[in-house]
Amino acid sequence: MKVGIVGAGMVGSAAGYALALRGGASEIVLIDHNEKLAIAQAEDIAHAVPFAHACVVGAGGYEELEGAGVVILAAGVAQKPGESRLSLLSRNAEVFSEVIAQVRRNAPDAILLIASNPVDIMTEVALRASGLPRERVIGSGTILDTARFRSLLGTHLGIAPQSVHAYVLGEHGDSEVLAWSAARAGSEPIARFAVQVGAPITGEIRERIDAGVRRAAYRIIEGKGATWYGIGAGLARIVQAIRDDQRTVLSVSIVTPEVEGVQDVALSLPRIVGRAGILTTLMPELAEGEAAALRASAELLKETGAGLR
Ligand SMILES: NC(=O)C1=CN([C@@H]2O[C@H](COP(=O)(O)OP(=O)(O)OC[C@H]3O[C@@H](n4cnc5c(N)ncnc54)[C@H](O)[C@@H]3O)[C@@H](O)[C@H]2O)C=CC1
Ligand SMILES: CC(=O)C(=O)O
Repeated sequence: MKVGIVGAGMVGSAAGYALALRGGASEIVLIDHNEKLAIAQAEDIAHAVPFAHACVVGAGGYEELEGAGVVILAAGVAQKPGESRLSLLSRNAEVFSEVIAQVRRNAPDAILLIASNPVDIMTEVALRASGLPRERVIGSGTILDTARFRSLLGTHLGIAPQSVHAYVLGEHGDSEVLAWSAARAGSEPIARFAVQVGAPITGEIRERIDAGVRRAAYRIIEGKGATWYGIGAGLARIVQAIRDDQRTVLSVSIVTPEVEGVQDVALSLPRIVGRAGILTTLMPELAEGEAAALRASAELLKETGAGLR
């Protein structure tokens, strides 16, 4: 499958690199208004292909998107140290007003995969600008936060993160909700598993893991200016679920008819991802406090998005 990537900065190039290493695309096209950057990133990624899977990597104009099955949108500005994701909204909405029209003209059948922040509201912006059905405009949402949650839980429990089944819901941002009550390790509820391996989840551990997930972007941006490896791998994972019709359950964002009483809001829930995009949305059973936090997250996103309507 041909995959287009608009925005060849840190996130777009990391997604291209991860796709090349995973064998997630037969062709990758990078587009950026900085053409020299797109060409250089494509050339660099192409040099990894002989160590990975067959894939043609190139750069070009929007016309090169013809035939793409998925187009990743990673164009726009990123957070500076201390800045929140929501503060990027007006600048990136302006970028999308230009980019989406070009993508739709040249790749009318492509699923749009949104990475630019604030990713939930950018997903709503992309849905409105594209006129596509909601299941074909997918935000990476909390795929990255969920990976961070599984990784920290796995480290605490001394097991592989692949054996931890836990989701972060709601906004990809400060109001996100770690669904502790639905978390499992193996097939055991997480608290029971933790006791059995001698690593109980105390209030202090919970707070440390919550901050480790919720504040990860701020910490990494403080240290190296941006985040890219985690999200690059997450975007490649979503593309593969679509390309191979895997029907994988991933926490991603689409405009959702109703969440905790809030209508038509883009946020993350566990969703089944396959060739047609989002096939089904799952509503996990949540503890009372988690459901209230999810409602607050949905309300925040709804209000913030309303400023653009
Ligand atoms: N969804 C997630 O989990 C994550 C999202 N992000 C977001 O991804 C976005 C990109 O971040 P980075 O790659 O670090 O930024 P970057 O600054 O390295 O790359 C952005 C690229 O977009 C290009 N661009 C800007 N306007 C454009 C336009 N109109 N048309 C074509 N290209 C255009 C720029 O030339 C630049 O190369 C940011 O909004 C960032 O906040 C970053 C990390 C994780
Ligand atoms: C920057 C960002 O959204 C993240 O790393 O979570």
